[in-house]
Amino acid sequence: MSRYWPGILPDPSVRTLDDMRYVLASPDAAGTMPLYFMYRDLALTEDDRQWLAEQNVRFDITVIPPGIVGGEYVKTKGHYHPLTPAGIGYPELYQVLAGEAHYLLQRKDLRDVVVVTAKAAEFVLIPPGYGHVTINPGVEELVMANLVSAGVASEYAFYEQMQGGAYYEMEGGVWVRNPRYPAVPPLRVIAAVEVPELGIRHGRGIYEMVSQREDLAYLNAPEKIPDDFYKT
Ligand SMILES: O=P(O)(O)OC[C@H]1O[C@](O)(CO)[C@@H](O)[C@@H]1O
Repeated sequence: MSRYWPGILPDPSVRTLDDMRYVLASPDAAGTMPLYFMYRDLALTEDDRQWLAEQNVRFDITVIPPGIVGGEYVKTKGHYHPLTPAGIGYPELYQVLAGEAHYLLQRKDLRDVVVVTAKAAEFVLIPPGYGHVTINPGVEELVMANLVSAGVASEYAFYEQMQGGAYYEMEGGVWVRNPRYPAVPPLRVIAAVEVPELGIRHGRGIYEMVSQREDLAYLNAPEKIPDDFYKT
């Protein structure tokens, strides 16, 4: 991890197989095996920490080792974000630091389900109103960082009730529709897109946005986000 984070690392929060039982394609997979690791609320300096607190923004790094669980690639549990006072879902900004990622995004009303593929140095903005699951479809460790409103409490209930997201990515890259969902649109698969208006350009470092004190207001005020950046 020191390759990706030169600062102090707290103990990670760990998701085990048991934590994931209600979101897996094969719910009988069970056990205490750790699946992924979340290093939350990181800052390189005390000044950065204070600035992040003033912006009401949190910086995390998540490590998802490669693997298959019950025929499915290892993935995060999946959650939605609550609404801001203006009634818009909180967004989130991810950057892949190493490995490759598939971000399975689904609108709360299920009118859109999209997979955004991203490789190292690419950014993925989780749009307001979309839940997200991150899948490691590769053979290498996936390391990713995120910036998100510090006020966001992740909402897991829908994913748990539905036994995961609208689709499962099975070994070999096969997408299988989750039969517990009502009719959902066909899966769109798109490559990670930049959002230059927000300073989101592939190749630059996500933590620069903190150290250079960039405008992250859109993470708490998503009405500032252009609303067509994922349109096909
Ligand atoms: O809470 P889940 O669904 O396990 O997802 C974990 C991810 O969500 C975050 O909490 C941020 O939304 C990250 O720390 C981590 O990448």
